[in-house]
Amino acid sequence: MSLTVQNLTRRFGQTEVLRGIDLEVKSGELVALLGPSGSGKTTLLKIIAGLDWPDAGRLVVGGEDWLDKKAQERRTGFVFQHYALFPHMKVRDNIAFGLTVMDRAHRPAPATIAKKVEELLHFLQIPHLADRYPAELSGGQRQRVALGRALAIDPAVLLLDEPFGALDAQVRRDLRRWLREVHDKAGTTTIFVTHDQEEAFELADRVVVMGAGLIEQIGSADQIYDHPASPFVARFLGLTVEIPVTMRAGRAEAAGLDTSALPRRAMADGPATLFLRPADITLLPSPEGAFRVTEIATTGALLRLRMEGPADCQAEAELPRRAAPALSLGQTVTLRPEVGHIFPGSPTPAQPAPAPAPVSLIKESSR
Ligand SMILES: Nc1ncnc2c1ncn2[C@@H]1O[C@H](COP(=O)(O)OP(=O)(O)OP(=O)(O)O)[C@@H](O)[C@H]1O
Repeated sequence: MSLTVQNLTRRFGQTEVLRGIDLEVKSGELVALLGPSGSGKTTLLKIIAGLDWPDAGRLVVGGEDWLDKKAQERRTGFVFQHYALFPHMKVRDNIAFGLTVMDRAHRPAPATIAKKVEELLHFLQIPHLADRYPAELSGGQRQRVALGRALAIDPAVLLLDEPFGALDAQVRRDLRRWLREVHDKAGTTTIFVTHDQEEAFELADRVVVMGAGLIEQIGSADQIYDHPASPFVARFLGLTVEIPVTMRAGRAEAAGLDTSALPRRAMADGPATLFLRPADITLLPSPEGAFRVTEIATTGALLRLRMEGPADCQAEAELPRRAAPALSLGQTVTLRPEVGHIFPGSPTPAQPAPAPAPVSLIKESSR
């Protein structure tokens, strides 16, 4: 079913946690809410489920006003990061639970429930787990069962709150692919909360980037990656190098920067900030270079360098180690961004880029 959220606000005491959310989710779509901790993702999900209430705004699902309905009347399937399956119930009974507690008028006959559970076990590729107890399952298997339990009631909307957050990287990747397959076959309208960019991009039809109670951008993974709509989105997507530039005739100019690889922008002349990913910078060693290498670290495959430029500007670059030019500490370089994003205005007050996590690290001061 389609879902429409209009100008939704929610405040806890003095804190406005949702500050006017507008969102349209099409029937059968899988949308990821992506954002840092505290941006309001879970609050929005809880309001859709009927576990929390907004101060203002509208929530319409399948043409019905859901703010008029109690949680039990909404038919949402909810899976949390730590989903508490009933420990004393076998997997098949856990999956059947939502159906067995329906009121008499809607509850299917026991044989119909058993058939539905059997179908779901096969659909979710877990028939071999049917007679196990939750304690006999791995974390990934538990989340598959949790999804089965959420799907059993044929939800109008499926809500997943970091369902794979507690699992290790490989299991997460496997479950991600599995969930996409399940979603494509089941066709349930799904909202998936995560703070993991890769997970959101790989899974979702559209990604909704949230920051501090507002939607910063909505789009496909490629649209958001290639065209971040704001400095917030740029930073969140790893464009962590921020260099103050001056725009002149559509070109970004700054000491120590060779911007010849960047296309001209339709932007007014004046101060702006160039946002770069460390991997999108080519380093050109040069005695006239305005950036000085202050730190070199290696992860084996990659070389990570930190540099200091004019006016305390910090930059970080990441190059494949085998293809990197010979570089040493104290050396001066010119930075050539291959891809970058420019927003008007000066950078926010200097925030040091997080230190690289090296296998071996050479610091200027330790020489
Ligand atoms: N019941 C509550 N009472 C007071 N403040 C709350 C309550 N629930 C959430 N908040 C606050 O609202 C803000 C948004 O919380 P929310 O859980 O929606 O964020 P989130 O984006 O899901 O974060 P995370 O990724 O850490 O789960 C946070 O600052 C949180 O402390």
